[in-house]
Amino acid sequence: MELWPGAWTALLQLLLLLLSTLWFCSSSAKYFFKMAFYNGWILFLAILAIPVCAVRGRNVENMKILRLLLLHVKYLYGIRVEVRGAHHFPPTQPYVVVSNHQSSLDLLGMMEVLPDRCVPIAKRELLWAGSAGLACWLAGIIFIDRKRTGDAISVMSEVAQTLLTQDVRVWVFPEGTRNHNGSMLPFKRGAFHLAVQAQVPIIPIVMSSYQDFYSKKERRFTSPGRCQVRVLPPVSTEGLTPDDVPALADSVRHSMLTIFREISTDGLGGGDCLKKPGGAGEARL
Ligand SMILES: CCCCCCCCCCCCCC(=O)SCCNC(=O)CCNC(=O)[C@H](O)C(C)(C)COP(=O)(O)OP(=O)(O)OC[C@H]1O[C@@H](n2cnc3c(N)ncnc32)[C@H](O)[C@@H]1OP(=O)(O)O
Ligand SMILES: CCCCCCCC/C=C\CCCCCCCC(=O)OC[C@@H](O)COP(=O)(O)O
Repeated sequence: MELWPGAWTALLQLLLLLLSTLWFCSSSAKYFFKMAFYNGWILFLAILAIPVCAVRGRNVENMKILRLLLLHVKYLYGIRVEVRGAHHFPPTQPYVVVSNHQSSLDLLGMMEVLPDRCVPIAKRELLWAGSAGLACWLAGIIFIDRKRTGDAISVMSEVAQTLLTQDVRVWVFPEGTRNHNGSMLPFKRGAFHLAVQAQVPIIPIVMSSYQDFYSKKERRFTSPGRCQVRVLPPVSTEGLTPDDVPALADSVRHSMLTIFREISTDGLGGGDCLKKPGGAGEARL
């Protein structure tokens, strides 16, 4: 079909106008675009990471490379991540980190505080996420099959041995799945069994609610955003036995929920220290 000169340019301009109108009018369009870019960018970063990580093979030291590659992502989204309590990380020994899990955006807060030789425990499905899966495997991320409780538990028991023999730390999301509802799901007990078996401390980490700038349910993702990542004091498991696990899990969840409500600015739980300019939340301790 013959078009008059300049028709293609006009069509292109019209398309751009339509797209930009959609962009400005629809916050859902922004949400989808931002999330698609987030996943796409991670897949791209993983492509960069793979050859560098492959030199060492599957090795927890590769986690440093993933961390370095991901640290800038918060700037792309205008998210300010404030870390408090990082001095609570024991300097040398192994431990189990437990943290709340709201969204895949947790990766940003996680990378901000991730200690050396610390690997997350992830669902097996992540292995099949293309380049990201391979990068995770090369970085020593531990995969569990959530559909096979017995297998997941035996992987956790092996991890307990690895913690001690290879001086590594693990990061577990004890809710076991992402939780978008602005609170915390009941905790699964794997992380606590693991810490008790290895007799290592638990380091609870709380990331404040994203509701101010991000909501999957409302398809909303605005800038700027703020998130506080609070590292709580270590909880000792010395002398505890498997019988103590339920009480241990409950008490850790209780203290995390209290802090979550305190530091979240979404109106659900206070967060006054973050709201006041120059308040305690401004400081990076
Ligand atoms: C640049 C590229 C970058 C790419 C990105 C990089 C970063 C990627 C970051 C990725 C981040 C990804 C993040 C993610 O992917 S999050 C999703 C995956 N993570 C998890 O699910 C971790 C949390 N889950 C658990 O801890 C569960 O308990 C497990 C999975 C272990 C079992 O769950 P399941 O639902 O099947 O069973 P259950 O919990 O009802 O337990 C059944 C019973 O067994 C008991 N029990 C449990 N454990 C042990 C044990 N060790 N020894 C002895 N007993 C144990 C337990 O107390 C219970 O008994 P009782 O208490 O009822 O009597
Ligand atoms: C050739 C195959 C291409 C596959 C493309 C897959 C697209 C995925 C793109 C990028 C991967 C980003 C990795 C981000 C990791 C975020 C970790 C995360 O949040 O996992 C969720 C898990 O905690 C709980 O899962 P559920 O809430 O139970 O569900």
